[in-house]
Amino acid sequence: MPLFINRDQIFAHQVHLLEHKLRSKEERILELETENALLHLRLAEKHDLSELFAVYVSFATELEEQSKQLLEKVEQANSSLNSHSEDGFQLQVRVAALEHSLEEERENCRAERRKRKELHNTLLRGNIRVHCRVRPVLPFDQIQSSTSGSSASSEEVVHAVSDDTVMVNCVKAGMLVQNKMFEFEVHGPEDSQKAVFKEVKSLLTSLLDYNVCIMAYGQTGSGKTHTMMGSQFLDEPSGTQQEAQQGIIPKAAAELFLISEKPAESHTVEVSVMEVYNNEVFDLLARDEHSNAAGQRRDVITTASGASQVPSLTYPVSNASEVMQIISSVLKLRAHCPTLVHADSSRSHLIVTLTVSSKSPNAVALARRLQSAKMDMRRSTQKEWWSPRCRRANLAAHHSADETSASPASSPCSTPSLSPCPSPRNSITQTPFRTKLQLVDLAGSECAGDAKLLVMLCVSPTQRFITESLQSLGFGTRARQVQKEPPRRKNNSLKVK
Ligand SMILES: Nc1ncnc2c1ncn2[C@@H]1O[C@H](COP(=O)(O)OP(=O)(O)OP(=O)(O)O)[C@@H](O)[C@H]1O
Repeated sequence: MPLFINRDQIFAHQVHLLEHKLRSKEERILELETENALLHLRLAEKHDLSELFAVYVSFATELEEQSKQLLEKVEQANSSLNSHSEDGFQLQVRVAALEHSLEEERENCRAERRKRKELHNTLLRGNIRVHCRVRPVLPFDQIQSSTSGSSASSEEVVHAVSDDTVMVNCVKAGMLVQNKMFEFEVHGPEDSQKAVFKEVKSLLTSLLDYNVCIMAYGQTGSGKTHTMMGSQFLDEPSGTQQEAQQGIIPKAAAELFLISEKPAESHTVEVSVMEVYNNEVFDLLARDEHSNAAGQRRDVITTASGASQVPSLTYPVSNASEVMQIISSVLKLRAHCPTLVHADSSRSHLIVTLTVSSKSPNAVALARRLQSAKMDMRRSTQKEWWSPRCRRANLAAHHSADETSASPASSPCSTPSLSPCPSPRNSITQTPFRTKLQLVDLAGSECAGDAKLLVMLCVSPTQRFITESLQSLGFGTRARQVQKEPPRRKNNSLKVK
């Protein structure tokens, strides 16, 4: 392109020169005319008109010749200028074609990425999917960095470079920047709640066949509550929230009632809300003797099959807004305490479980659970819990069919783990789990075996939290490598008693 402009300029310059020459010739003509007039005078003096005429004619011929030549040159310059414009037009057409094919390549690339993602989710990995959400730099990041006195700490170092790669700029004093790359399904700072849920939604279609667990993991202030509940949820006493603000739990609840067609006729849905605080489990739906909501401590019990369960209270619900009203009514019971990072930090792990039970007349006592957990990195000390727990949960999955078939077919409490008062008919051994409690004992079979698990890593983007962010990303990388047994569908036809 720059070459084209130069050539244009050259031709314009040539035209300018030729015009200049033309002007000088015109001046010359004027001079000659003056001279001619003088000659006329002389001729008049000498009476030699014929000689004067001959000179005049020769000058005129010469001038005519020169003018012709000049005109030819101007025409040549004009035509070459036009041919250049045609070249420019051709170039523009080529550029447009190249841009078009580039866009096509981009689209191909996006399609390949989508295929790669699907392959990752279905073939290459176990049934643990790991997503990572990098939150935007927020005003409180600036305030914190000004109080900590370091100008670098609010610098953005965690970047969502594509929809499957997170890059962390690791800078050590006096050393070159080292970029660390992590591969997950990535949601960047600009991604809306809707966009995040769109990627999670596909998991929920499995809900009627498998247990599904969605777990947010990250340090304080990294956006777990924002992602799971939505930021304005706690400010809304009725549990109502603008759709655009809703996090995964309200959206998943709505989706659940959509996918389980006519749920009131074919299924019952129950909700339970628990928190794990200081290694103890509290049932947030429990009520005191005056029927006031009061979180009650519950024991983790171990079934004969080795699964850990908590007999928490459940409430039947018939639509998503009921679910959210129940959750919002008990959230104020949660332990809250400001941290250096986050003024309204919830100090516990929160577990919301939706249990879908079949009411089929064929006595298929099918119960499926959608469990959503919010898990703080600092308070989940047993980081490598995946491997041993997965083995144990697989065992539990083998036995879960027996447990389910032992329950009454139409009972919504067909999963003993969630019934308020475990029935003596079921096979739970009432052994309180006395050893140090980990969140995974609660999540138990919901997280492993035949369950589908999605871990949503929540990451702060700034330099100040780079250590915690790297720890979370490392945790996600390990989780992603866990190979569990492929999910097995329940064989419903075998369970009639
Ligand atoms: N993706 C996001 N977009 C906009 N704001 C966000 C995002 N993620 C988090 N925030 C905001 O950052 C603040 C902290 O987020 P949040 O409460 O979700 O953190 P948390 O991980 O749940 O913290 P804690 O574990 O201490 O409770 C909130 O004010 C929230 O609104």
